[in-house]
Amino acid sequence: MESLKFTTLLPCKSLSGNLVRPKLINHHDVIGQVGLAPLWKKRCKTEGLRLRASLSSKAGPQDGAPSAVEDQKEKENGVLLGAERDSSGSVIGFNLSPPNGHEVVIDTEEDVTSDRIETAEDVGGREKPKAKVTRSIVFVTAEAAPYSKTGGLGDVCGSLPVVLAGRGHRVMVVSPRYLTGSPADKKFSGAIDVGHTNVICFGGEQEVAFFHEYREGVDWVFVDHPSFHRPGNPYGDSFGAFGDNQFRFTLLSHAACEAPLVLPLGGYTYGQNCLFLVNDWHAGLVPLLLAAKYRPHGVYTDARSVLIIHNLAHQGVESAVTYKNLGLPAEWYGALEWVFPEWARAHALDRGEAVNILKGAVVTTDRILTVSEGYAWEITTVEGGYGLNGLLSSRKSVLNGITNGIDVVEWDPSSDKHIASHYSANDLSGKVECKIALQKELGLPIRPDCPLIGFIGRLDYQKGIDLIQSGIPELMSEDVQFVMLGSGDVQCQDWMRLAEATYKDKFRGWVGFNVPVSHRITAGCDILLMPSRFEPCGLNQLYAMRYGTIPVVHSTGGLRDTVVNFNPYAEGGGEGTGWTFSPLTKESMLAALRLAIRTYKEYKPSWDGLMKRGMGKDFTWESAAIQYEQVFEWAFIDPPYVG
Ligand SMILES: Nc1ncnc2c1ncn2[C@@H]1O[C@H](COP(=O)(O)OP(=O)(O)O[C@H]2O[C@H](CO)[C@@H](O)[C@H](O)[C@H]2O)[C@@H](O)[C@H]1O
Repeated sequence: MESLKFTTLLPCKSLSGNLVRPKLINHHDVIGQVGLAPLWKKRCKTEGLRLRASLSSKAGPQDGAPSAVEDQKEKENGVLLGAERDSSGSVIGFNLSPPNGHEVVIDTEEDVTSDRIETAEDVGGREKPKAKVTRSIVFVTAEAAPYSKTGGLGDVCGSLPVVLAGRGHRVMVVSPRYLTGSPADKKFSGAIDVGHTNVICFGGEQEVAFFHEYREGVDWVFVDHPSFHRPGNPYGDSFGAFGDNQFRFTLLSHAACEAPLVLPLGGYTYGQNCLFLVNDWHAGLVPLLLAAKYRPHGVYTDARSVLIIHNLAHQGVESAVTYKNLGLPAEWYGALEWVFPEWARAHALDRGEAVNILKGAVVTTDRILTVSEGYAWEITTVEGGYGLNGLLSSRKSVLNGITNGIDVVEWDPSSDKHIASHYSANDLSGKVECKIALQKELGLPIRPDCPLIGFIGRLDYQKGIDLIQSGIPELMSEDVQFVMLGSGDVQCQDWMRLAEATYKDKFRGWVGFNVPVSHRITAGCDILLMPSRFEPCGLNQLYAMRYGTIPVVHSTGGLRDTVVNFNPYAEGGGEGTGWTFSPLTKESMLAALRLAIRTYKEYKPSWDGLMKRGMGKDFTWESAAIQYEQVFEWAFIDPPYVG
């Protein structure tokens, strides 16, 4: 394959993303070939789209050594400082809290693939609203439900593509083909091998294969490589985050850039004039590759990218020496350059130099979206910006927030196959049956009148688990029951087991990741507690409202945007859909919970009003999709980022 040789002017970016100086580069060997499309097409023609049973065993580097700063922890001003690794294994430099501990293996015993109902038929004769302008859209994501999911990213990338396809767009979702050796692998059984290609990174050619399934109007494309085949969740296992996550997600980004050029899905490639939706840091190399690898060669000159930030706390930060592995020209180092503050460095000689993939994406993407308006503002502040606030502020003109929708087919109390009894806003009688069934399942005393409070989510710092822990002794002195479903921090899991033993008749902790149980808790509880420290959008409060379960949430990010605080004195018998509390303290959380408990017990008409208002809200993706389309149009009005 011919290696391209050229000389061009490329810019260099400062930490803030501003242009520093143009550099003369000569990178004939740096990025290798661009656009494997012609060769691929030739291959498809001559060989047909053959199914391949085996893959090249060119695996990437094995678990890399942790950066020198990782182990450094020092006490300063009473705060535990030190570089932390996020759940995907990258260093988070600006988080002053202690590390979260280990990841746990996802435990999805029950099949979630079959949960999916084909909606195309559901809408049957009804006319579906279509987009005014339709595009070729390529989602790039580490998770897409039901194939892979550890949280809200999987939900969004499993449902928004279907809605956009329904509106007339051509939609491809590119994510890894995770095989864990568990029954969950059968989720990928509908995807067939449609060929393979080589991408250049980590010191050579890496062979990846593409698997494809066309479902619900969407081309689901799975990138296959041995590094995606191992037990655990997409980011780690019970021993912690995988050490080669930078390699695995570099592969994903490179492969995703090739997919629209090389895969003749349904007979035609998506081509160059497409729109990449880049989800979180795992896909963050995509806008960099467009700008640094493809556009200088006249490829993807009309494509655009939109970076969607689901969680700014995870940025894909690794030691600076890893830059050479990313498959980018040396001259683009400045776009990813990241320097830790002195306090976060390991020793006097440590210069704190790192590469930050999300930062590079923020610099080079055409537009930036977050998953709520509140969070779009928060990430431009020192408190919520995780060190990127300055850069994000400088890109405010292309930064928007759109509140997530939910999959209203999967999450529908009138048809949910996981719950004991169906119900709706018009007939709520099934809800108490769900509660009784949940109490039975959990071995709690069966008490339909006792307020049942639930929590569902990752057991980590973001979700405010520490607040629950400190509030539980007081809460357990009330006449309530409490159930927690979660996985993550090992100490939290142990604490849940201990709390269950201590409050036998009142508390249940379900350790693990279990989608059907999450549905049953959402339906069976009266109150859903979300004391999140920050919450870009949050989906559980939306699911809760749809199921007549009243959210009690910290007033932050998307929680503040979506939950309206209850006002019993408003005309017409009250208004609001839940309780929002602030500041984030045990006292204000307990005060909000006590208000909710009292309202549940003593003011049934108010409670019914809260339930019905929540259930009547429109959380469908349709309205969000229209806003997304507006952002797509803005992305195409401006010229693409070329550096
Ligand atoms: N143990 C368990 N068993 C079964 N299901 C479990 C579970 N733990 C969590 N889940 C499920 O995972 C999803 C969590 O979604 P969230 O949006 O609340 O948070 P997350 O932080 O993962 O997402 C990030 O991305 C999303 C999407 O943009 C943002 O809404 C959010 O604020 C941001 O932090 C929900 O579907 C929930 O039911």
